[in-house]
Amino acid sequence: MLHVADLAKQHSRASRPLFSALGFTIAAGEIVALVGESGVGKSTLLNCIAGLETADRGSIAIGPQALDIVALDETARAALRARSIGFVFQAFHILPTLTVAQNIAVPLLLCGLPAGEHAARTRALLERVGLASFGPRWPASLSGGELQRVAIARALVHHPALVLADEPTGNLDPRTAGEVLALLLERVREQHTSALVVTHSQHVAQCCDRILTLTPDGLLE
Ligand SMILES: Nc1ncnc2c1ncn2[C@@H]1O[C@H](COP(=O)(O)OP(=O)(O)OP(=O)(O)O)[C@@H](O)[C@H]1O
Repeated sequence: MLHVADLAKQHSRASRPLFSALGFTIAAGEIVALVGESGVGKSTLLNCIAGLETADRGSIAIGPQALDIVALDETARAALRARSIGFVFQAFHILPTLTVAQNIAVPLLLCGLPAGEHAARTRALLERVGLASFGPRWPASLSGGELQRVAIARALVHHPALVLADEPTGNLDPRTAGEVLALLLERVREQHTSALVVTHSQHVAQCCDRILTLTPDGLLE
């Protein structure tokens, strides 16, 4: 679950707020697209939800315990992010010096799951994204579509309450993009996770359960 209320943000040298009094809720298992013109503040909103940027006002409650990431200190914010959020980025962000399996296990390390459970969890997610035999391989030997499947596995391996995806298919050819999007939506629904997907693609937006449009005047449903 994600519940955003009365959220405001202005960058330090900007002449006006990017947004003020934003509010919306994403239920568990619901996938919401966030669209809007370039520069309107979508990535900033995503960063505020992830606790990577601080909002000026408002609250962002995440997960079944509805912990407000705005109100937490840096350490607690990092812990909530590690435990409750999975990320999928356009540029994959897969670490080249770790194997595929080690990349997928990173969130398990960060949220402190006992090491003995990492291999089974990682194997299960690799199977769910159709890459069962890919664990020992190096990222450099994978295609863009395969790398984004790895990113999806990594985003979900710790069973987060929320997945944040920023242009998850932006770097892929249309056919691969369709396959990767379908996989992301299937896996998110299967785990009953909430998801917010930033996209410029009408097609991606229409595959989600709901579309939020960020405008300079606020959010439109
Ligand atoms: N740290 C910062 N300091 C000052 N201004 C910033 C900062 N980060 C972003 N901005 C500005 O805030 C505005 C919103 O940026 P943001 O990246 O959130 O937009 P966006 O909607 O995600 O755009 P795009 O669709 O092009 O990725 C832009 O004008 C950007 O230049």
